[in-house]
Amino acid sequence: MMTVSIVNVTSYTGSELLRLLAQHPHFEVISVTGRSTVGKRLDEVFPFLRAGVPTLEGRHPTIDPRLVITEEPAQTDLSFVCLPHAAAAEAVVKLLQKGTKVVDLSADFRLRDVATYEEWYKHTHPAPALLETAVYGLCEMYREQIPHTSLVANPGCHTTTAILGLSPAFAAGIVNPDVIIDSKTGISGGGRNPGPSYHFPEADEDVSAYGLSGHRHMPEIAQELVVAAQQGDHPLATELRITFVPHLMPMTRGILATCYADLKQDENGDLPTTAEVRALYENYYANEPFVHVVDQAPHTKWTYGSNHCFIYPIVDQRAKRLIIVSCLDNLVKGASGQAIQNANLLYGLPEITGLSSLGVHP
Ligand SMILES: NC(=O)C1=CN([C@@H]2O[C@H](COP(=O)(O)OP(=O)(O)OC[C@H]3O[C@@H](n4cnc5c(N)ncnc54)[C@H](OP(=O)(O)O)[C@@H]3O)[C@@H](O)[C@H]2O)C=CC1
Ligand SMILES: CC(=O)N[C@@H](CCC(=O)OP(=O)(O)O)C(=O)O
Repeated sequence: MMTVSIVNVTSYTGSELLRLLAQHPHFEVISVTGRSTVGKRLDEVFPFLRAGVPTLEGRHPTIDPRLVITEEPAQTDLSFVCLPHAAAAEAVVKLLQKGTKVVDLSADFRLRDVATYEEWYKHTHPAPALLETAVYGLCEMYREQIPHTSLVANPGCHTTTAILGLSPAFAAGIVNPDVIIDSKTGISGGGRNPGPSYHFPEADEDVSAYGLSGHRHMPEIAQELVVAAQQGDHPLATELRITFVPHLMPMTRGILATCYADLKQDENGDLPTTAEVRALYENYYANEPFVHVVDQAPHTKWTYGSNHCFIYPIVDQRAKRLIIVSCLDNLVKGASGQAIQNANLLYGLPEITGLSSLGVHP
């Protein structure tokens, strides 16, 4: 058993970690922190925990619903940090000083270039020296490096969806470095603190685009597509252009990104067929437990509550474009499930440990 703390358990990603870790055989949650909820028991703040956390005979329970929320985390082997950016970095520094391994769910250590971080996040980075040691926690790309770090920068939700969808095409060098990503998100992506646009009467039966003047996930997507192209031995010859537009949808969970990229023609002016591109994608993800290349446009509902991502590539021969539809649950593969996948790698456990749920249907 490894001991675990969840810093800012009262966030959506924190409560999702509780739900998922209740099924985990090796991580025991012994410490949870909050801000306005300090002194309360977990099951007071999250009444769904009043059901208790039943376990099979002989199996140690990994969460005690009566655990009291504290201001600071206790000493543990591992910590999941679920704070907003900037506050997260400060907590991470203290945890690393105590020898705790950290999976940080915020954006603080995802961008490798401090100037890019400060441009997009509009504040001075609280711990720039750690950017060198942090490993970007997209397991499908960095599973060799993750076990050797103490700080995993868990990727963003829109970002994971888009990178998983586009990286096989960039690695194979079949598209030009000019992409449009139309990404739709459920409202839990905005977190637990209500704002006017997330309020039920305004968000229900409504769809809206946001971040049109530039969203902070764009540089994160760009950073990793450049790496995917390099890993596939097709480094980009020109600067990558990305138009990324997120949309708020009247659903609780889910991200669906439709990505459009110009296909390169071969020396005869021909484009790859859909069958060829699908074979390339299937090969790229052949050994991935959580990424599935499918033969029809996927639905976010397929992923609800699970750590799975579904990807559908199709060639638009008329427009000479590759269209890729990619979807996942923002709170699972887009956040807490991916965080557990990373933690499994940190401790040499099979990546799927504790993450075997299928999506909820219907
Ligand atoms: N939601 C999502 O789908 C995803 C979120 N993330 C990232 O994960 C992290 C957590 O996000 P999420 O779960 O949405 O968080 P939430 O917005 O749900 O967190 C809300 C909680 O955070 C507490 N809080 C807010 N600011 C602070 C602060 N400065 N210090 C301490 N506590 C604070 C509030 O406590 P109080 O009650 O005291 O006000 C409240 O309980 C963020 O960095 C986010 O960007 C990443 C991927 C997906
Ligand atoms: C609906 C909504 O507002 N979603 C957030 C993304 C969720 C999130 O917090 O992701 P990161 O940690 O990767 O920034 C947004 O678009 O900014």
